[in-house]
Amino acid sequence: MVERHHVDEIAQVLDGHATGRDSYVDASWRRCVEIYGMDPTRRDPAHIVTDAEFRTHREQADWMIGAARSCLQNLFRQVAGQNYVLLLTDAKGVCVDFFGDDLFLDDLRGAGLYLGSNWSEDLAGTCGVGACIVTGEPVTVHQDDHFGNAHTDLSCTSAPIYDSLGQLAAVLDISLLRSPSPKSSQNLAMSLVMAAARRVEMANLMAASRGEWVLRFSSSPEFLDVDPEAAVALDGSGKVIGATRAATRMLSGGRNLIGAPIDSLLGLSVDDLPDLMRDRPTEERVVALDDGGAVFGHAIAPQAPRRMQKVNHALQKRAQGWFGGALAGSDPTMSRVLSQAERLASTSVPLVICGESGSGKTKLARAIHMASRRRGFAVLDCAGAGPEDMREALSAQSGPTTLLLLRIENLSSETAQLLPGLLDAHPDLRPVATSGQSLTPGASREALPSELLFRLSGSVLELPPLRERQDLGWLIDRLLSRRSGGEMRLTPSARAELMARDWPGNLRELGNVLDVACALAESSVIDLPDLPAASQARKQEQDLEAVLDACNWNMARAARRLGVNRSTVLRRIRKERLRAPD
Ligand SMILES: Nc1ncnc2c1ncn2[C@@H]1O[C@H](COP(=O)(O)OP(=O)(O)OP(=O)(O)O)[C@@H](O)[C@H]1O
Repeated sequence: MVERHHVDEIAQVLDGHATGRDSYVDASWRRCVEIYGMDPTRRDPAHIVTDAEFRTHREQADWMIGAARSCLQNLFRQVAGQNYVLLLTDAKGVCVDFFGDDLFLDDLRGAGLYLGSNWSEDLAGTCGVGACIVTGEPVTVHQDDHFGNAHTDLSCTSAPIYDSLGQLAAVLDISLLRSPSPKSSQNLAMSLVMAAARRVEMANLMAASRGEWVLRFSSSPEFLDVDPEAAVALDGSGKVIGATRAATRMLSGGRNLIGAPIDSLLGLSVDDLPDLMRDRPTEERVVALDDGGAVFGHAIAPQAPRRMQKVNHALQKRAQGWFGGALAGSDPTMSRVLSQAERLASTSVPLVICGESGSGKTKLARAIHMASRRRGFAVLDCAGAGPEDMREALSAQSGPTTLLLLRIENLSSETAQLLPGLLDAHPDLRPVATSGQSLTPGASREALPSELLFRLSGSVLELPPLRERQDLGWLIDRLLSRRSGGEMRLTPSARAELMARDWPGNLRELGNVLDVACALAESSVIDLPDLPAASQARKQEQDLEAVLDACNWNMARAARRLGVNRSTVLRRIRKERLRAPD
């Protein structure tokens, strides 16, 4: 009886009569007859893909299954005991993940509510998943909304899940084998499935955009940080490179947002993003929409290093403690050097730390001393240290002591000759020397007596220059936070500018630039005009004589201006054979 009535109703729709069904149901019925050539009186069994096909579908949807799983588990917990079953299908309609009550597994399998069933409309007729794929919208296909007679007991509510580029990626479906008669009984199921789809899209966007700015939105300040409604990912220039479906609706009425500059969509530019970060009260983070409305915004800064490379996590883990967390982010060369330093720290092996000026040699030497647990610490700047200074410095020490020799290439030949003998006479001293010259075999360097070199270089640690490090972003954040106690932050353009510079003066130059920027910035946000020009710093370094003249040949002042230390200035004066005017 019901079947006859169902077939008659479909015939009425085909004749163009309104039957009171939702328009997407009418449209789907028409497609079933006119395009797929289906017969509503047939009770076709569920369409199950072969094992091999299922494996392929599952492999391709692997990332989506991972992203959706915890959300599906939560949703299933919410509807537990109400006989709902949850299906995640791929964009072709094949069920690749499933949550249902074990008690009804046989019934669910029989009805096609199980892994591997294909719910595309051209095979299964009008159904939740199929109609959702065709319309791209959430739908409820309730009981005899279904086209085929085999499915008219089911109630299926489905919501689409889009990837961050706006392509349909999956469908989340919540179904009942048997349900109360009114379709409105599924309104709550519809809210739940739409909220879950939104959260899965959000999780996907966040996972895919760790290295980018993400701007999240909520219409209520209370939920902004905990359960935002929509999000976009932005590149450094402020162009949208990813968006959730809700963001597409909110910002452009559903038109694809990819490639659109954020200032064409909202009353803000990319440089305003730091103002929307979490440490500002939520109520103050208001973003004006194009239509005159407003929402609350939460900006999340990029988290990944600028160039992705496989990092040896075992090495990184070993270089924690005194070394890892304070000295480097994710840079493979630094991880290797710090791991060696950590293992050598507690030994008595004499060390030489090489690297360009300002690359952090002294800082590393101090970390090695701290980790060595030696009590005494003596520092000697080799530039200008005569034999007497050396003798005095060494004999003033007692007990296990680290002797930090800064810039051994600056030792006078007289002192260099004397040093091996002095060290032999003080076996408690562990020399740790820094050098601006590479000691790797074949590297050109100014002559140091080979006896001294053997005596000092039990092991050589080579620090990479800043321009070769992959943790520049981490260093910028660390140095800035140390200078401002976490108060100051950079606009994306200022950050991009710093990331693009060469840093001939290495960490010291970076530190100086941030000092200037902090001083010049008028608020807690550092923008492009607050940064000293890069070319100026480089030119100054090249034009040593001009800087010395400008500083009245005051070495300390010239060193500060050039972003190097005093001994580097002295060495370059010698090398370039410069002389102060009489
Ligand atoms: N990991 C780090 N985090 C923060 N600041 C750092 C770090 N490494 C080095 N610095 C800072 O960078 C500056 C230069 O470092 P350091 O003096 O260790 O360099 P250097 O290689 O010994 O220089 P030079 O050869 O010119 O003597 C210092 O102000 C130091 O505090």
